[in-house]
Amino acid sequence: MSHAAAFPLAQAPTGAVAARATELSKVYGQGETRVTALDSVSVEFRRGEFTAIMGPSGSGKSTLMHCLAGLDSVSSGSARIGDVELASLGDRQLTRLRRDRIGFVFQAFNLLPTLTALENITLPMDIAGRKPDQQWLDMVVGTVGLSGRLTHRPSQLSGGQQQRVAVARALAARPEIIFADEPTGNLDSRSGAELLGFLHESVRALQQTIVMVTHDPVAASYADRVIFLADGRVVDEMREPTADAVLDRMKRFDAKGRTS
Ligand SMILES: Nc1ncnc2c1ncn2[C@@H]1O[C@H](COP(=O)(O)OP(=O)(O)OP(=O)(O)O)[C@@H](O)[C@H]1O
Repeated sequence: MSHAAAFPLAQAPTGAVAARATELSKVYGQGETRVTALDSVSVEFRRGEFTAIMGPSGSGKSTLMHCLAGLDSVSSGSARIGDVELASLGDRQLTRLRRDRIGFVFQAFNLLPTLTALENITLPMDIAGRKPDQQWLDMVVGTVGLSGRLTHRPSQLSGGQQQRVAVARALAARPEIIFADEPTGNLDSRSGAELLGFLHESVRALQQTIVMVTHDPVAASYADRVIFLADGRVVDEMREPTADAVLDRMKRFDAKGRTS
């Protein structure tokens, strides 16, 4: 069943740009400790698209995600969410934008230990003073397989279940874009596959927009496209990736040096 009709995402049409980096550079430190983590990166993430970001360790994947999500400042160039230039926002506006328009799934799940699974899932909406759409919430909770666990606290859940709470939390508020950093990093392969299948489905049927950093070619194969970074630059892009094709591309980084 398609959920698109029942749960239209109203914010912007599919195909509109959900996030964009334009000649974005990020430099950490100065003098001998200076590191150019991102070197004039230009890339777009369209609404209703699932993009994986891959590349060798230290290539700038997390930095790109953090700059686009307003968690880190840019040194030059621009990062936008929709039409909003993040550098033009003050701290409070930035906090509000992250709260209202962006969902996050990090490897450290950042669940609050004193709250139940359900309270963790609805926390961002509670803080924003928004009432969850019960029908939508039920669907998200059911799809991530948490229906019988909603009154449990994080310490009473397995790592995989905690990760699913974190994903449900990101999806429940129906943000314009979800940034996920190694969302399957702590899961066994079966739980990981379930989670990725769910993310894929939320993009296909619900026009959710997802940007996911991963090292795993199998995880990347669930995306619509893969962006490859090396030494802080976008060096390649692959549409309709397969795990084998992604693995082959990653091997070329190892075999021929980082920018091959
Ligand atoms: N806060 C920081 N201060 C100084 N240098 C940093 C900081 N954060 C990242 N870097 C450097 O910027 C570069 C890019 O780091 P980033 O974490 O974005 O890479 P990555 O591709 O996500 O790596 P990994 O796959 O290992 O997680 C690296 O050389 C890293 O050492």
